[in-house]
Amino acid sequence: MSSGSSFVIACVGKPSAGKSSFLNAVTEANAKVGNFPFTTIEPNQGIAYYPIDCACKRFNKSSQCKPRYGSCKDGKRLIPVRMLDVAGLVPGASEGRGLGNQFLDDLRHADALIHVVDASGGTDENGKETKNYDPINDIEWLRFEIHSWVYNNLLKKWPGIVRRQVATKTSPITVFQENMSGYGANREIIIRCIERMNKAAIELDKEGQDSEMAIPGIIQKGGSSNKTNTSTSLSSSNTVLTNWTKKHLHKFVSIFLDERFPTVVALNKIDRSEADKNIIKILRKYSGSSKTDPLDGIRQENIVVTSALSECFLKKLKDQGYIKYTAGDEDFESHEEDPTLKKADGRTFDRLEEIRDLVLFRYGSTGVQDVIVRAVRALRMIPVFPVKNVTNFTNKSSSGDGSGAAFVDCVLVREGTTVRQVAGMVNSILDKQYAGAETVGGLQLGENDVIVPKKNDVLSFKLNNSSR
Ligand SMILES: Nc1nc2c(ncn2[C@@H]2O[C@H](COP(=O)(O)OP(=O)(O)OP(=O)(O)O)[C@@H](O)[C@H]2O)c(=O)[nH]1
Repeated sequence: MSSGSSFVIACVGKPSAGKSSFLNAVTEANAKVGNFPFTTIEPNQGIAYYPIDCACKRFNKSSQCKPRYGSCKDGKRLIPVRMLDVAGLVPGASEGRGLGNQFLDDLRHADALIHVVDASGGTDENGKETKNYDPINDIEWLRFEIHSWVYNNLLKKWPGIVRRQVATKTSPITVFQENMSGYGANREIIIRCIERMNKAAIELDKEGQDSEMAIPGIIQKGGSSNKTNTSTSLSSSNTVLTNWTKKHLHKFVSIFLDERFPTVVALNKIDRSEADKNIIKILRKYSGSSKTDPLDGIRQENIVVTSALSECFLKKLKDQGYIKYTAGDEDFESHEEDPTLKKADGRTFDRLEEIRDLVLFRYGSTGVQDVIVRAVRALRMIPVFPVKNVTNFTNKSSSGDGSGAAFVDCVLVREGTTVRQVAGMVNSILDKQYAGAETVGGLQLGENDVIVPKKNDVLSFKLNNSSR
């Protein structure tokens, strides 16, 4: 049975923003094969952990909870997630500058992005040391590069796409699926984009068409007059793509990027005093960004302040036995609080106190774990616990004495996933021989029932021809 997650979170950022430090802070350098469900880990990949409230706590089974992958302590379960380090982001990436093409190509493997930004303003757009650089530039510029990459490719192909669609009357879903699959987009993403685009088109229609925004090579149905009231909503007709202008393409690409690459911004280097004013400015700028307007692509809830370097330091001192500390904590214990810990020398002690004052007391944590949490949430993932026995939560089909390992498996699935879809993700035998499912209390589940946390997220499947 698989366990963990199949998605990838990519870490991006200009040189010297703190990307490597961030990855070191969140990933397990010594993660052993077997601790996570991924068969191969490439050199530019790492494993981070997503913390959840495990179902074991709810059912008083914490002492028996034995995750196949990751770990669980007192109901706090850590689920392995795959991280990807994507290098080569410099201005002009979409035009192939630097490692631009490689960078954009690598993005295809990512499901969500973490954009590490130097919030102290101490590095320019190329990562060179400077003073008073405005980090808002970096946030906007990443969106701009990715947007330009997708938009320019689509614009180039557009006349051909439209001609073919008019000739074949292919549905917009198929058209976009064919043309956006190169960016790793699946059918579900395209359907969500089209639903959102239909709403956006109503607004664009109200503005009327602007001949300057017409796409060369397309003869518009409504003629070439400046203002027409032809509908551009994709629900109205199959051939409506002829009426799309550059404005429509930009809007579609913005929506697409919002769905395809949900992004969390890590405002890094908050331990440096210069970061304060920039953080206030950035939070103010994005405070009004709503869930439905994808134009900026950044939502306030997806901006997190971090100090990757502080987390690396705390992690190292913990490993060396100087402090007690768990990622995400608002404080640590040192020799002064617990004499069984090693006593730090003067310099180390001062550095620890500095981290306490500048980062932990001021911001509540180093922020790095919160970034992982928000990235998984941005992907709208929820945990599901498939067990063989919904009475004792073990993987033994017979009731036995219930003393075995409980809640061995946990998968993260997208909100809206049905019981039947979970069966397909668990393993191929179950997918072929699915014969039903039940949850706690023997409650039978329908195959189209949607997974709801704490309601039917602990479930057992029945198989044809054999029992599970
Ligand atoms: N003060 C402070 N410095 C940091 C922080 N995170 C990283 N740095 C420093 O910033 C510099 C660049 O950090 P890296 O992690 O190497 O940055 P990078 O983005 O991986 O850089 P490239 O490898 O060039 O792409 C190093 O000197 C780090 O020690 C932080 O939270 N606070």
